[in-house]
Amino acid sequence: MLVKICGAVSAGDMASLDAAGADLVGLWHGIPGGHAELSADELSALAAAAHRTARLRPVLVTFLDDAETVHRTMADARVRWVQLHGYQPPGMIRALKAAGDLTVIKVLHIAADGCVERPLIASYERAGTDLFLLDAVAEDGRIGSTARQLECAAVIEIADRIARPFLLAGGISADNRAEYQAVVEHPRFRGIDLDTAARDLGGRLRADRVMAVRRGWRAADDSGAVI
Ligand SMILES: O=C(O)c1ccccc1N[C@@H]1O[C@H](COP(=O)(O)O)[C@@H](O)[C@H]1O
Repeated sequence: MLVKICGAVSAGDMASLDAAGADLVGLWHGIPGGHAELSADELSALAAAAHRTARLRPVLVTFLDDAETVHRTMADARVRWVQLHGYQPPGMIRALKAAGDLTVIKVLHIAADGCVERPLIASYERAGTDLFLLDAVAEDGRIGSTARQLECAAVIEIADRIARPFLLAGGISADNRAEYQAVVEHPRFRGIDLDTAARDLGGRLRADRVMAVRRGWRAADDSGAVI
């Protein structure tokens, strides 16, 4: 099972996540006003720091919706994974997949009345999405780091419709794995992604919090296979 932690901003964060055994680290670029937004140079430096660790893979997390810009940013920063966290259309994924050997994670946003992208799921798959990420939308429409948990049934309803593997996000913590037993057992479940529960009250990423979440979610015989 993969564990992805979002929003590293320093070499110290990278060292903490590596020590805590995280698999994927989200690096923000193109998240206007985001508390962990990185310049292109900072993105490159942190991606290089991730590559120097034993297991951390850097993932560009972005709201950007121009394939050429995203591809250039990834090439410059030597990042091969991207998480499209906005409402980017399927054509953007097709363009990114055609541009190079990239792993594309498309977020599916789940609101109180269902999955916003539901009519587009098949198009996202045909476009070449490698992995979906199921995340919550806040009551006011905010997306990303909502700390809002998804209902297990709502996750399963989408998991049963998709043909690609998925990660689960939205208020994941050390204590709530039991609420998602059916998700964990789903054949397309590949792991978890979190932000809020990995941080202390000052907003800093903490290795002990990440380790607690891993302990709470990871099976002892886990292979850590990717996709
Ligand atoms: O972490 C953020 O603030 C963020 C901002 C913009 C896009 C994505 C963001 N992170 C994603 O938020 C969820 C987890 O949030 P939480 O654990 O519920 O706080 C996850 O998908 C992150 O990749």
